[in-house]
Order: sequence, then structure tokens, then C-alpha cells
Amino acid sequence: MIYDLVCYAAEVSLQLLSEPVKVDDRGGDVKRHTSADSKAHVVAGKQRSSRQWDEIDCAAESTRLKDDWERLQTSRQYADIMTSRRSLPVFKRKSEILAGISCNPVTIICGETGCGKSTQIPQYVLEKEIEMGNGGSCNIICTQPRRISALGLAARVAMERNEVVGRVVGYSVRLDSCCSKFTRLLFCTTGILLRRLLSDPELEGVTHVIVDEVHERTLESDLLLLLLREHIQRTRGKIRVILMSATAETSLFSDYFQQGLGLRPELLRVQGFTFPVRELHLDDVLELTGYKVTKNSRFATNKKAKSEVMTTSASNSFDSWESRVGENSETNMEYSEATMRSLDTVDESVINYELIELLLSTVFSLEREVSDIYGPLVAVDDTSNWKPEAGSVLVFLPGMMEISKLQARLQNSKQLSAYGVEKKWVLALHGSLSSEQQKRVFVRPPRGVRKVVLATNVAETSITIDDILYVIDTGRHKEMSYDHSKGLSCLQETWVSKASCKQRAGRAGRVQPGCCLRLYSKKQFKAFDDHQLPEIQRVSLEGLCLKVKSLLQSKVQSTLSKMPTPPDPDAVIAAVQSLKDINAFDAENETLTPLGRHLTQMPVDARVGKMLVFGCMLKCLDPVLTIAASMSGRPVFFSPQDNREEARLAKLRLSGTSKSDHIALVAAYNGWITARRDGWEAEKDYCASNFLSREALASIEASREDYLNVLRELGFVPGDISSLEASSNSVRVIKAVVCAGFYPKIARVRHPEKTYVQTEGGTVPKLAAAHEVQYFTRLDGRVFLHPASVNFSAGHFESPWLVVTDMVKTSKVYARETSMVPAYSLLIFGGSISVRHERQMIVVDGWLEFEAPARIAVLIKELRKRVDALLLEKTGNPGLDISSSAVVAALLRLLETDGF
Ligand SMILES: Nc1ncnc2c1ncn2[C@@H]1O[C@H](COP(=O)(O)OP(=O)(O)OP(=O)(O)O)[C@@H](O)[C@H]1O
Repeated sequence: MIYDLVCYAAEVSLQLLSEPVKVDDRGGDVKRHTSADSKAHVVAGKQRSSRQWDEIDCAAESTRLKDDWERLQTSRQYADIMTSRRSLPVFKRKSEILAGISCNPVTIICGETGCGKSTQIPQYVLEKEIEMGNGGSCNIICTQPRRISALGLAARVAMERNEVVGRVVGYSVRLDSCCSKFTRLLFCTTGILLRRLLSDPELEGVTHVIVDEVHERTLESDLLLLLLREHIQRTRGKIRVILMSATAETSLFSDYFQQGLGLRPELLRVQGFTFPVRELHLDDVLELTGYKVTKNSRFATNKKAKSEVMTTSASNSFDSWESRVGENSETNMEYSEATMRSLDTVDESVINYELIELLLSTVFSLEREVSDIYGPLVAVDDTSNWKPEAGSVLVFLPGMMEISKLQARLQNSKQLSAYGVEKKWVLALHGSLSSEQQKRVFVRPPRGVRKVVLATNVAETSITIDDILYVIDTGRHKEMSYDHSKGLSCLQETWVSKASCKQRAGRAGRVQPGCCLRLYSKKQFKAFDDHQLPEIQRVSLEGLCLKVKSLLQSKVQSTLSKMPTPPDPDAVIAAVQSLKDINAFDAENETLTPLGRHLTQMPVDARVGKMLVFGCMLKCLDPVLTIAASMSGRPVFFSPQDNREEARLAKLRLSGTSKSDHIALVAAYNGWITARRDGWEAEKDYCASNFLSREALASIEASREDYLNVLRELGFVPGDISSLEASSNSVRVIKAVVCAGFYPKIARVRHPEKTYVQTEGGTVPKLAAAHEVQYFTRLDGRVFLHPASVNFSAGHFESPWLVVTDMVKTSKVYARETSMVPAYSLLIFGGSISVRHERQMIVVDGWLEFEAPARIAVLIKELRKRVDALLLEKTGNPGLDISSSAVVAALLRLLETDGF
């Protein structure tokens, strides 16, 4: 059979070779991240390049800055600001801090939330330089892990200095900067400084680098530490480095610099300060709102039944609630029976939008009930004379999709209107918004308008939105993590750490007392990790290598070995090889390929990212999004002990004749979307009869949205997604795309020797039993199909190749998610091809063997060259419209008619 197929390939390839490849070149309209833009922002980060340096007269500038500063300090409008600056804990340590910085190349300042680290320490350094007459020549860079912090801090510090942003104080973030040749203190993202270090390793003109939130241990901040340590070694401490951390765990940083430089950094600790923030948990929230979760609710851990959400008006009364709930109650004794039952039943990990809506309504109405602007939830400090005009709310949600969903719900909320909230601003805050859009959250609403900010964890640290009175914390976030059992890294929604909870609550107590309403119980909170793991220990090594390469372009192994917590060198070698295998690194010189460059921008495993790119190219994006999204979530199919066989048959039914777990999943998801249109009952019945987890399907829906947004941002997806759906119903093409992403994760099927049975009609081959079929992979040798795979019970495979996307090792190696793939998937998307003339055989990567004459190998090689060139072209210019490409047309035809 393969011979016939290859002959067909010959025909197609010959056709291709005779017709030059036509690629429609209309799609040059990639709107975002143009190279001109990126260049602009890198230059912005380098606001004091030598050329610009010449443009100012340093001595005259120093004098001017000193005069301005002296004038400001005696001005009336500065008096209030000075009083509030002096009230911050860090002020008491000002002289010690400045002395430490001037005497040591590296200073570590460990200060708790709200002590004034981010706004004050950079200013102290600036003011001291100005007072010493060095204002014109100083150049302070303060890095922030997130854009919004850099924007907010620049605005606040400029305001405290009674200046506009962009003169002495500026910022520079991705695609946006506001600074000038007069800028002496620049707030920028860590990524911006890393990029500057690439083009200007000496950091010409820079006098101080302040690395804020260093405890977050992002890969970028760890890399920055490495480069700064090397800079200090090389220049013998030409610049002063100040590390600022919100946790007391500083020995790692201290040791790291001591090992590299032979001197111990100066360490200073500062107490924190926030106004009192009352912390309530789900226990209290249920009691306060009267919200009940019954066994049949969609928010119950028991997924079988229907939603029934009830509220009781009586429980909305503050008196009835307050009398039962102790402020810091540790036991459940004070809660009503209904609340206790709900706590027993609720699945706390599911985002409950109706509870959030009800909670907001309740909070706002409680304020009115007691006619106190703080409302009863906020611990009023009698000595405080600060009165907010209107308390705004900050809601922490895991991602963009959850934000959009809640935003739509609140904007059209009849409940909020019924509770008297007619006018409201419901603002989104996440990393994909432009700086302009992000900045809107700082604006105070007019009187009578309530502001609700819906944010991801970008709002967790370093920012002060000064009218926030309430924080509602879902306790969920999305983070890249490595799933050891699947060998994949993925963006996963998980619980945050206790440290994050503290930071989130702290956003309410910055300028006034506040209240944090947590949508997780006290019991759940106790189970949280203390801190999030450093990024270097959370993501796969492949992801790490890609990122290091994209940031520094240096040899990955040598860079990683010098990091604060270096990974195992052998594992790094394997990761680099694997990136070469999937064509993300160039095989010869380990540089990033265009595909690799895109993969660094995707919050997914490299293989999943590659699969998504091919999904766009081969026009089956919708199902591929579903498959990709499922890889980061909990299992969709469940198999209860009592109904195991029924569940197996249901999954088999969904897979049709595809012999593919991936196709079964796509069918399950599409069926769920359809069933949902007929209401909750239909949705519930569909999930129950197919043994599907509704939560897992909902999380796929959310992740699909995230991935689609990323692909849009990278330019792979045009405004109208329908142009990428022509092959979305082609099972073979979808499976080929999975193979393109996951090659070389392939298992070879070995059927048993053919035997024959005598029937009335003559002798016929006997069908093999499933247990007689064997499977082999290149790395693990013999592997076994997991009973959860639809292929577990298959006795015969038309194509003897399975792509495996989930492999688990227990006593044996089990392939859990598999798809039988067309031979052409391997010939086109597999590794290097060689020809065994004597045996008329094509061999891929030295082990996948296909019977075919040598000339076919030549043609396949040619076709692959075209595909590779097209991939290169497409990844180099994702907006390129390849819909009329002859290569894609030939490829699709070949894959669709693979002969089974
Ligand atoms: N935009 C602002 N409006 C009003 N007050 C502000 C603003 N920014 C900062 N402050 C005040 O300054 C205090 C210190 O803020 P700063 O950002 O310097 O703290 P921090 O020590 O860096 O804390 P964190 O690590 O939590 O960000 C805040 O708690 C708040 O009282």
C-alpha cells in the first residue's frame, strides 16, 4: 500500500516541481510589534546612549536640578507630600540605606509590603545625587517585573516631585516609553534592561541599577542578576546594584553575589506598613451573601446534578451576619448550618461568577445600609481622617477569558442595578492590554460611579490604585508549569501561594483601611504553598532554553550553569537536542529558528506551540486549539469504577473510526458546545452520558481563548478566523498536525504474524486480538497502551504509526493519549530521510521504515524542502497569507488521501 501512496506522492511532487510555488504576498499587515516599534522601545530603554549623553551639558543640568530640588522642598504644595513620604517606614532608614549603597557595589534591601521600597528608594538615590551636584550625570534604572508597575511608579514618583512623567522621571516598557535626554530615573521592565544589556553590555552612563521584586524569581530577573554580577566583575563595580525584595529570604542572593565577587552584599531590613485590611474567607462570604451551594449546584464537587443557587434576603443584613461571624474566627462554629453545608459541597477551584456578582451587590448595599462610606466590612481606624470619595473594588481573576466573562456579566448586571449601582466602570487589567488601556485603572471615577477593576496577577505587586477599598480574590492564577507525567510544560490554572494572597490583600490597604474578600475557605488557604516556585524550577528545560536564547542569544549551557539555581547540565544537553529535533534551534549553531522565536512568545510547551503554528498553516485551527488547550488542563474523560466499560465505549463512540484520542476529545468538546446551547439540563445530560468533566471542558474553553489571543498577537490569526478552518473537519489533517508538533514522539505498531482461519467462504486472515499487538518507541523500547486510550482495544491499525502526546512511566511505560497517523505525516514532518536502495526503502531518522523506490525519496525530500521553506517564510512573517499556496494545497491533498 505504501508503494501506491508514494507513487501518488510522486505525482503530486512532480506537479509541484513543475509549477513554481505561488505564495500570495498580500498579508504584510502585521499590526503589532513591528520591527520599527521594537527598535523604538529598545532605544527608549537606552535613554542615555553616548550620542544623547553629548546632548546635555551635565554641569549646567546638575545645577538646574539642584536649584529645582531646593525650591521644591520649600514650596507649599510639597509640604503634604513630604509629610506622607516621611510617614513611610523606609524613611527612618534613609541615611543607612544611602550609606550602604554608596559603600557597596551590591546592596540588598528587604522591605515588607507598603514600606516605601519602590517609590522612595529610587528617589532617595536621585535626591542624594542631585544634592551632591551629580544630578546631571546620574542615571538610575529601576526594573519592575510588570509593565503596569513601571507605569504606575513613574507616575507616582513624578507626582511626588511635582513634575510630569518623561522629564526627570520616566518609564520604558514594551512598545511604549516616556522618557527624554533629561530623564535621570527610569522605571522599566526587566525585559527592557535585558535587551539593553545585549546591545550595550557596559551600560554606558548608567550609575545605579535597582532590581525591584527580586524575590519573584522570574527567569528574567535571575538572568539580570547573572549579567549584573558579570558586569560588576568586569568593571570592578562601576555601577551600584540594589536588589529589593519583599521577603526575608535573601541569603540566596547574598551568597550568589558573594560567590561571584568575593564580597558580601550589604543587607538592610525595613518593616512594612499598610493600613488595616480585614481578611474574610469564603466561609464569611457565604454567610454574608446567603449564597448556597447545594449538591446539585454546578459549583458543587459532585458534578452530576443541576444548579440551584439561592440567596436569602435576611442574610444580606449586616446585623444578622456580623452577629454570627467573628472577625478572625478560626473555627466554623459561628457559621450557619447552610454555610457549613455549602462549604462541604462547594468546588472552590471553579470561578463562581454569580457569587462575585452577588458579593459586589451585597458589599455596595451594605455600605448604604449603615450609611458609612467605609461600609461595615472595613476596619475603620478612628484616628484616620482620610475619607475616600467612593470605594473601588479590585477583583483578582486567573486570566483574560475570565476577565472578559465577568466584565460582560457585570456590565449588564440587573442585580447590581437592583442593589442601587446604576453607574459603574468595569475595567480590565491584564498583560495583553496596551499601556494606555492599563493606565485607565488609575483614574478615579466621577462621583456616583463605582469602579470595579478586574485584574490578573499583574496587579499583585508594586502598584497602588489609590481608591481601592475592597479586594475580591479568587485565589487563582495561571502559571507556566511542567507536568512531569506528560513531559509537557503548560499554562495551568492553579491556586496562588500564601505570599501572593498577602500581596493581593495588601492592594486594599495602601492609602486607607480596606477589606479583602477571599473566595476560598480558611481551610483551603491553609493548604496553599508559602511561596511560588522560582520560574527556573517550574518550567520545562526546553522552555527555559528557548527563553534564555531569546533573551541573551548566548550558549544556553554556559548561561544556565551560572544562574542562581542552575539546572542539571545533562538535562540541559537533552533539552537543547530536543529543541533541535523540533526545529526550534538550528541544528548546527544552536541559534533560534523563526519557529523557535515564536515558540518563545507562546505560553505553551514548544511542541504544543509548533502544533498550533501548523494548525494555522494547514487550516484546522479550531480542533487544534481544543487539543492544545486540553493538554494544560485536568482530564476531560472520567472513568468511574462502576461504569468503566460504559465510559470506555462512550469515548470510543466519540472517536469514530479515527483511532485517535485527540479526535475523541475534539468531538467531545464540540458536542458540549452544541449541547450547551440547549441549556443547563442538556449540557449536564451530555456530560453525564459521555462521562465528561464539565469543569475540564470549561477550562479548555478558557485556554483556547488564551491561545487564540497569543496567536493573534503574533500575527498568525487574522481578524476572521474562518480562513483557517477549511480542514477543520478532516480527521487525517488534524492528526497530521498533532504529528507535526509531537514528532519524534512516535510509537511503531507491530501486528502479530498473520494467521488464517477456515470459513465457509474459504480461508481468511484471522483478526488479531488487541493484546497481541505490540508497540515500540525509539527511546523506551516496548511500551503499552493505557486502558484510557481509545486504541487500547484495537486489534488492527491501517497505518502502523501512532503519535503519542502523553506517556506515563510506572512499572511499565504507558502511552495514554495516542492517534494513528498517516504515513505521510511522518515522511513530511519527521526527521532526516535516507534511502536504502538495495531494499527499496526510505528510512526516516534511522528507524521509521517505508517501502518505496529511491526516486520517491527524492521527491519527498523536495516536497519537504518546500514545506520547510514555507514554514520558514510563514514563521518569519506570520501575517503572510498562504491560503493559495500550491505547497499547502499539495500537502493537504496528500495527507487527506493517505490511503486509510
Ligand atoms: N499612586 C499612589 N497614590 C497614593 N499613595 C501611594 C501611591 N503609590 C504609593 N503610595 C503610598 O506609598 C506607600 C508605599 O508604596 P510603595 O510602592 O513604595 O511600597 P512598597 O514598599 O514598594 O510595597 P510593594 O512591594 O507592596 O509595592 C503606599 O502604601 C501608599 O501609601
